[in-house]
Amino acid sequence: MKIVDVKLGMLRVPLVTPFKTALRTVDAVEDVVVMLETDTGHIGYGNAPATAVITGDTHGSVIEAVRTVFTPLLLDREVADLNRLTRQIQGAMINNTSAKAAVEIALFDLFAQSYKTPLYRILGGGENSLTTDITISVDYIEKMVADAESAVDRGFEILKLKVGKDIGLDIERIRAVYAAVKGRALLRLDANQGWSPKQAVLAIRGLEEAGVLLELVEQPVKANNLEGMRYIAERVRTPIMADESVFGPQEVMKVIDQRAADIINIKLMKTGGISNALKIADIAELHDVECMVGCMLETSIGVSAAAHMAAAKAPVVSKLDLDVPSLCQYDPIVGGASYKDADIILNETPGLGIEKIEGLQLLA
Ligand SMILES: C[C@H](N)C(=O)N[C@@H](CCC(=O)O)C(=O)O
Ligand SMILES: [Mg+2]
Repeated sequence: MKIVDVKLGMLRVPLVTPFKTALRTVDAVEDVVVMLETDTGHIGYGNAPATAVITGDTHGSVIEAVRTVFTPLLLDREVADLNRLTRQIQGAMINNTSAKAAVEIALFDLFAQSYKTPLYRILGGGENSLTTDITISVDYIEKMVADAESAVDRGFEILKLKVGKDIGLDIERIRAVYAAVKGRALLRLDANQGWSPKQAVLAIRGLEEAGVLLELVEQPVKANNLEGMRYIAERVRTPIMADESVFGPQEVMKVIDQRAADIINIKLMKTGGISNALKIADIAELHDVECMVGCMLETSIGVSAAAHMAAAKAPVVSKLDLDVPSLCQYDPIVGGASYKDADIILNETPGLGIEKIEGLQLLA
């Protein structure tokens, strides 16, 4: 199976409610979609969102990278040469992790299709049924409480509260949501780098002393402040998770070495795709460090690729934050994994199992 064409498209899906974090507010998912076509008539799909505040990637940078760097590298190449291809994709340019991820996801999709096997089975197998949390955007307190209650009514048992805008108000937000859903849902927090190390310790200790049980706190301080992450991790009982602080395997080794976090959030858009995500899970497993598999605000192409990878890497991947299909007004991807509130069922069809994409705007 040889790659004979690389096509690009744009896909936009409106959200049910605006997605608000300490870093940005958006009201739709908008991705560059990569399609790798083969001489056998197969298509491998990948996607890349423009999460410039985290990865530095924009739609323009993704399109340019795919066109000028990855397309020449992929054309006329055998899909069966997967490992050599992924090494070349990773080495062809620095950064640009979302573009690399889109291309790698499409390539792994084709690789699994070439064996007529679902992606998670090609990656080593596992359970085809997974459970995700859902994100509650940072907002005024009554809205967060209402969103949390409606998520619990939909069956979500883990809520990821976005905080990091204002520490005083954040504590009120957390206490209010905790009181509203106590005993019905577990809370994890994501400050998206919005706190200082001292603020984080005071806030988390205060919540611990007040009996507010938190599963974990994700990325409390700036991505590059590993000392700050360690400062917090050493002073609180609640586990601290690194998200923006870790992109590839090198950063994971540094975080583990410096004891800067208890848990690692693996996202394909940070790792540059599946090959590095697998390495990170293996490194973490060797060091007895748990992982979560998360996603950016991206379409279910990438979310599904992450879910397949997560299934194959259980139990070191013990947590999921793959909620975007539940945040969207509809899913334009036909075929593939299915999403129903907290439940994700992986496809048993080859690769990612994508049959078609509705509303895709092909780029010339
Ligand atoms: C969508 C997911 N639940 C999430 O919160 N992901 C990121 C932020 C993604 C974005 O801004 O697109 C995270 O920080 O964990
Ligand atoms: Mg995060």
